Amino acid sequence: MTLVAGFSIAPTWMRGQAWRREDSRAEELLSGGPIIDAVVRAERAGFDLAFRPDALTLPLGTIGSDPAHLGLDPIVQAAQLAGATRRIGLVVTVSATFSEPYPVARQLVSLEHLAPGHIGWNVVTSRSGDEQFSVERLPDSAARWRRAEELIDVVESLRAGFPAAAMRVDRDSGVLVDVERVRPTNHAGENFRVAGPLPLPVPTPQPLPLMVAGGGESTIALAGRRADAMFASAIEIESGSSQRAAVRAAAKDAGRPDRPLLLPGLSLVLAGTRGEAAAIERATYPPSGQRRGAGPHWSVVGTPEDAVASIVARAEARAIDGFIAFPVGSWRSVELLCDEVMPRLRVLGLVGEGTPLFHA
Ligand SMILES: Cc1cc2nc3c(=O)[nH]c(=O)nc-3n(C[C@H](O)[C@H](O)[C@H](O)COP(=O)(O)O)c2cc1C
Repeated sequence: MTLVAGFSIAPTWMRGQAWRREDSRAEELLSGGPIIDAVVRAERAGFDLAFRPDALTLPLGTIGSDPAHLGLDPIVQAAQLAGATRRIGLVVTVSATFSEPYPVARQLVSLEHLAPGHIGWNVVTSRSGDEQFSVERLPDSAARWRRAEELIDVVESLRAGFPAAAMRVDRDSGVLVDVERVRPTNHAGENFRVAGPLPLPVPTPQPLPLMVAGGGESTIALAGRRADAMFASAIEIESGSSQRAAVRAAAKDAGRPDRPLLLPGLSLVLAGTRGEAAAIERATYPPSGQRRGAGPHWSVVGTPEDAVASIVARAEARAIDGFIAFPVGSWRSVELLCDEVMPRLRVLGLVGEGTPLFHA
């Protein structure tokens, strides 16, 4: 079994109180520098994808002492990362609740030109953020996921409408674009009316690798029908096993074998000894403070060997198809994850075969 190894670029290693460490590079957070360094390192270590969750709220109560919600726009950040990486997949989060499909498609296709075959998207439906979008009240989860599915349909229809083959650039005949090959979308649905075409051709004919993030019935149903992977919260092994069984059952009903892959978040506080890791965890999230780092996820506080053992146990229990690793506590967690955990997983044959998610 080969696992899909995802690396979170949230960047969780600065969160909580970790930004206060001398070596945190917190001043450079918005230059993108530390994140580029992390993703380049993750690419070298054999990670399949770099993943960026995203929320559109900035709680002032948190921001005074924790950079959890600060960061560049994910599309702009992915453009920067596309220039710095060669192989790793770049998965950007799109809130279907607060987005229109036309600009989303245009942004994603633009990214595809910068990193052909390496772009994926993670569709979320957001439990908050409505204050920013003239929305009276958030619709319930089922309605938000219906809108998400319609948005996915329209984005893929727009992508299919302007294939790269239509771009002729024939100087002799004067044909720049073969208009016959452009098929404008003509969508009118519950949430969107979109005509198209996009103002640029699409480099890859396949649909974009699609992740969805959630865990309720509507997420699972949509993931089964459409997604390549589901980003999930699975604190215990059993939660991973049952979510994996549920999405696979939904996919079977939709006639899709081997999809979607269940990728739970995995928070890792790593150090040379368990005692040291526990001390870093306490310093990052003092008992009095609320834990807001990598959220409610499967968590290992310990050595690289402990992380490997935990991943192996979940793989053997068929509770995961991969993981999204959140290195927490300090930059040392990034280093140990890339330089100690990944090589051990590779020796065990658990990572490194190349992800089935991306087309390049
Ligand atoms: C593991 C996980 C990660 C999520 N990540 C995001 C995110 O990055 N941004 C966001 O706006 N919503 C995020 N969500 C919210 C979901 O997209 C969704 O709105 C919510 O889970 C409700 O759907 P559900 O009842 O089917 O789980 C996440 C949810 C889960 C469970």
